[in-house]
Amino acid sequence: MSFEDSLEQLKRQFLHALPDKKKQIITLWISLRKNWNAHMLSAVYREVHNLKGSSETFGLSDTKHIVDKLELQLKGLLNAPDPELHTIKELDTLFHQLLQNNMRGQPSPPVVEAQMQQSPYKPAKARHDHHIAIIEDDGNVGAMITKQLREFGFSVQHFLNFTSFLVVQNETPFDLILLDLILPDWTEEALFEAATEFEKNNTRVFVLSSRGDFDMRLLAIRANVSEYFVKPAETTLLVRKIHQSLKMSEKQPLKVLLVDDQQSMVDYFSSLLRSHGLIVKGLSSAEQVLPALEQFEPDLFIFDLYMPEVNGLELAKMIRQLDKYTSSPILVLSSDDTMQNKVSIIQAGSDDLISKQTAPSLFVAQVISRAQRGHDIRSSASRDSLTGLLNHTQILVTARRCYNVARRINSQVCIAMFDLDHFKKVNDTYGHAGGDKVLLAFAHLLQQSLRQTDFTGRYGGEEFMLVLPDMQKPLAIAKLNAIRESFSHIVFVEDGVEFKVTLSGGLVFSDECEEFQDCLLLADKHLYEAKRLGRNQLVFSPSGQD
Ligand SMILES: Nc1nc2c(ncn2[C@@H]2O[C@H](COP(=O)(O)OP(=O)(O)OP(=O)(O)O)[C@@H](O)[C@H]2O)c(=O)[nH]1
Repeated sequence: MSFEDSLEQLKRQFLHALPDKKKQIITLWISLRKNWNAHMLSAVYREVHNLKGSSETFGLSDTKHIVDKLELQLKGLLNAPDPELHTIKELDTLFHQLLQNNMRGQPSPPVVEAQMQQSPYKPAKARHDHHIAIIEDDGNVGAMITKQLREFGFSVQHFLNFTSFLVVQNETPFDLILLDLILPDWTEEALFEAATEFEKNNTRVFVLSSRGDFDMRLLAIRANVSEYFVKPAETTLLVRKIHQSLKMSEKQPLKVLLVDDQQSMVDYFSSLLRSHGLIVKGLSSAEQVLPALEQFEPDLFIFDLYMPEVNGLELAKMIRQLDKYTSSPILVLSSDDTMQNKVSIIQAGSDDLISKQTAPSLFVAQVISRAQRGHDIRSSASRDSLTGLLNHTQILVTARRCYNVARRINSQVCIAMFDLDHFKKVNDTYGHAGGDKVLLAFAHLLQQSLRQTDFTGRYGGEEFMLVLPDMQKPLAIAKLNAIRESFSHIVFVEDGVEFKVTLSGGLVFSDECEEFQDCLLLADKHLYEAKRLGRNQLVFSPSGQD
């Protein structure tokens, strides 16, 4: 169902329930008139306030007009012990108008804007689905780069001229092009023009040039190319840039937890955000928030300001007290977005107040930018700064969680400990920076080679932990062995000197150990054995070959 359809459906449901809702509020008002008390007054006020929010959201301008006045009058009474008679009469008139307005009040058309159709989050491609073209007329150079990039798990095709590349590109566009600027069949100017078009159409262009002068670089900047390399391009740097560039277009879907005591509002805002690719957990009771956090880790919280059992600010403070969410962005949703209210909400520790009347596109833009920030903060706290892989704590937590799930549902998870061989010698010979480059290259190789459902972490200096859930033993062994093999073929260059590095690994499968801790010990034991047997190999229990 499209977003407009589901919005229409929500609106129809709301309009269907509206007459009863109004009668319910008026019944409450009549009871209050008979027995004036603060508790009943605040209940009437809350119902009117909620109706105001919904009528704004669904564009019921007539209803909103009356409810605005009602809310203002009732608000003025909240702190007054006894209302004046003329105030009661004015309220009677307004409630009467509200009832009369039942059938007349036709909704104004929903605000659905063109850009609401477009989700900024394209579904992420599987890593090996990224296709890279190299257009390089020097056969040896092209073949060498192709070979190196394939070692990192990229799908690469080499073309000796631009025309043959275009034939393939027109059929199945590449995600990224490495473009030599001196080609036999096209001029530099024409190539830059083509590069501009590719970049416009979301195909990244990296220039490979023998010239690194200002004029040439300026032409490249004006053609909007993503990166510029002077030949010979260093493979590890090239890989890092490719990885960064391709990752930019496969952002993770952002997760939002939204709480509003009115189910119609939860449905409306959830539907709006979901239509833009966000994952939303909508709750109509504040008490459901803490249990929900056990399963759902949001990048952003959105709380309604006025709710019966707890207000949005109290809920925001509660969330901030949870260690994991201390820095998470929190937005408070309200119909009352006066400057004074905004200031007090920000002072109380929330990030901002967002009006229920905000145009959908602006609402979505605000939510996405804050959720993205929340996502970045949470992910940088859980990642190793050099490699970008999960840090020691996070990979351990993840491995334990996957182990527990596998045991519970009777599936299989493979946990592998990888350690680079003779790494001290690499550092001693090529310097710490040279060693860092190797670590980074290995991290890219892992990210490139594994599924998006696998996990990779930097366990210690040159030690890595891999977690492959739901994968049969022979397949896991073959996959990890292929990574070991590919890594051993990567040629590193430091000060003009070429060298290679190998790795050893210990593998364990969840059905081989009764406790998670036993798995770790066994993986370590296998790793030690791989080193003892001469390195550059993987060791696993004989049953691992089943
Ligand atoms: N460049 C770099 N080196 C690191 C980093 N963290 C740890 N190391 C180095 O990794 C090396 C690990 O050396 P050892 O534990 O002796 O092991 P090894 O030389 O790899 O020998 P084997 O594991 O037995 O094959 C040490 O020299 C550490 O300084 C890092 O972040 N960057």
